[in-house]
Amino acid sequence: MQLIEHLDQQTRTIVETGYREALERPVTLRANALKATVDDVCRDLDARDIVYERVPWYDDALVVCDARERDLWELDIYRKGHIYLQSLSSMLPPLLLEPRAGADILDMCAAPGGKTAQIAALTGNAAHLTACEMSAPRAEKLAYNLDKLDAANVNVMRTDARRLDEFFSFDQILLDAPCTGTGTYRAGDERAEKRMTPQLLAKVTKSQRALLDRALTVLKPGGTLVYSTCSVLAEENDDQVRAALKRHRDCEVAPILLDAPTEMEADDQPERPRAAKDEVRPAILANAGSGPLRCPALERECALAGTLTVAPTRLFEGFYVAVIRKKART
Ligand SMILES: C[S@@+](CC[C@H](N)C(=O)[O-])C[C@H]1O[C@@H](n2cnc3c(N)ncnc32)[C@H](O)[C@@H]1O
Repeated sequence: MQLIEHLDQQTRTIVETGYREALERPVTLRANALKATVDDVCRDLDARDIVYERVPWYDDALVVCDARERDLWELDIYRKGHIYLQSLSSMLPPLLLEPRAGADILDMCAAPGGKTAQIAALTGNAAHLTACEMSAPRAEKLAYNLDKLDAANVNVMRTDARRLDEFFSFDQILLDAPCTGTGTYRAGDERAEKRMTPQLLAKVTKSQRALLDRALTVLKPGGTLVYSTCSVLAEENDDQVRAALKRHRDCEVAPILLDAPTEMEADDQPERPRAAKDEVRPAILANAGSGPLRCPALERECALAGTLTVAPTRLFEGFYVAVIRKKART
């Protein structure tokens, strides 16, 4: 695929291997805690002899081993919104946002709404959510999904988030940006390959830059932004974040840790007060860095420290997540 031709050989091999493995990617789902517990969902799948695996880093996530998407569409638990089909990678940004009850939260590019609904579920509908979507038909789909999944307390705005009034301000923001989608490619998909051109890359990077600027403007001091894409290209990921941090000197990367710190790590900087050390560890996903359902980080020398590029594999789409914090005013 043209857009990955400039990657270094090692990265390209990993990505191309992932594209082939993606042909065997199992369906994954999130139990919608607003309507059912994961145990309810497991009981239902058990009763239908549908085999699944639990995901050690997220209780509500299941990997379905022997059913296709269209098999699940037929189930009552799907029709009633007890489950939402969602890739494992795309469950990471809401988890890393660590949404808080009572917070004002903006989801800037929200349709079809999987992550908005996940944020609502993580807070038990107790956050004040604003979900923006520029495209009218996609905003309709977003509203439909939020209703189906019982996500309440969400103000859907059909608007271009690059033009959000600076009068708004939010404690937490998810910017799941429009992107080339190089992380979601599956080997042999000619239609996708035709779409993923340098022209598309130029268009989305321009939009990502403007969206990031607006996000960091409407983020409150002390607030957190999660920036994500389903691309593995640095131009859409680390390069964007690096450049945004240069334009917004009051913002910094809050490092993502996939494992809870070991005792040794926790004690490795005795001179730093405990609270300050915790402050740069906002996003711990215990068990995500090890075990059979380990989140496969794509390690690259040029990576911006503390950000996460997920390599495409059989289980995971290629994905990128960075957590950015705006420093509190002193
Ligand atoms: C990657 S998708 C978002 C997926 C969504 N977060 C989810 O989990 O279901 C990006 C979405 O952003 C929308 N979009 C693109 N540019 C936008 C803009 N400037 N303002 C608002 N929405 C935008 C697209 O129409 C698309 O629906």
